[in-house]
Amino acid sequence: MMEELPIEPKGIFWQNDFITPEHEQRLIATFRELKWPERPGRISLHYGYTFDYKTFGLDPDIPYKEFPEWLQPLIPTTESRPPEQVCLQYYPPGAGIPPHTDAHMAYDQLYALSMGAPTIMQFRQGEKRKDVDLLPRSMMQMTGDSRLHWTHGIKKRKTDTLPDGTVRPREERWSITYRWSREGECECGNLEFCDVAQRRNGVEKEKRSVKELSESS
Ligand SMILES: O=C(O)CCC(=O)C(=O)O
Ligand SMILES: [Fe+2]
Repeated sequence: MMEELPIEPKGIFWQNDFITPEHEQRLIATFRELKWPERPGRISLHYGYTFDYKTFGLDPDIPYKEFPEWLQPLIPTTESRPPEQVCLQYYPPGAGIPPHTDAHMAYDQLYALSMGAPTIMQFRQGEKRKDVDLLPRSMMQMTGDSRLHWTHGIKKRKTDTLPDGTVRPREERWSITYRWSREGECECGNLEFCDVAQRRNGVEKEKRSVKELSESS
């Protein structure tokens, strides 16, 4: 069962042991056999619709890819339909992902399953920081504040220092991120993080400057 973590940011739901260690080992063996892009750092493979790194939404030009057999039992069943977009990601030791908020315009629900080595994910808002240890086999859902009003990222570094001072080397990690398309527009209005709010604000600014121009001429 997914349970909310009692921390700030609010809205992180969590389930330990979403899969068994044996299942995890079989999956990792399967992942190693896949054909991956050949480049250093974090690499990903896409299922369902393809993530578009230009728009941060779904790529309209790439046809839908059926979920492979290994993926089917890993799809969260807590939403009313399967996700439109799934990314399998591989993080070599030390790799990270820059702090970001997943696009509000394109996506609604967001889940991530961790496999392999644990890593620290850092949530940030202004001066606030919160580290969350992404344990292997755990499923995380980001909703509310954690999804919309904080960024999350994984630092590019060779070790993580745990709250008790233990220095833990980074090892290979895999994650599966699941994204559900948003129906309707995000109404959160956060100009710092929301691409819908930014677009609307841009449109407003444009209208204003056209008006100012026409009035000043
Ligand atoms: O690897 C993860 O667990 C999360 C990655 C992430 O934040 C993303 O793909 O948007
Ligand atoms: Fe993300």
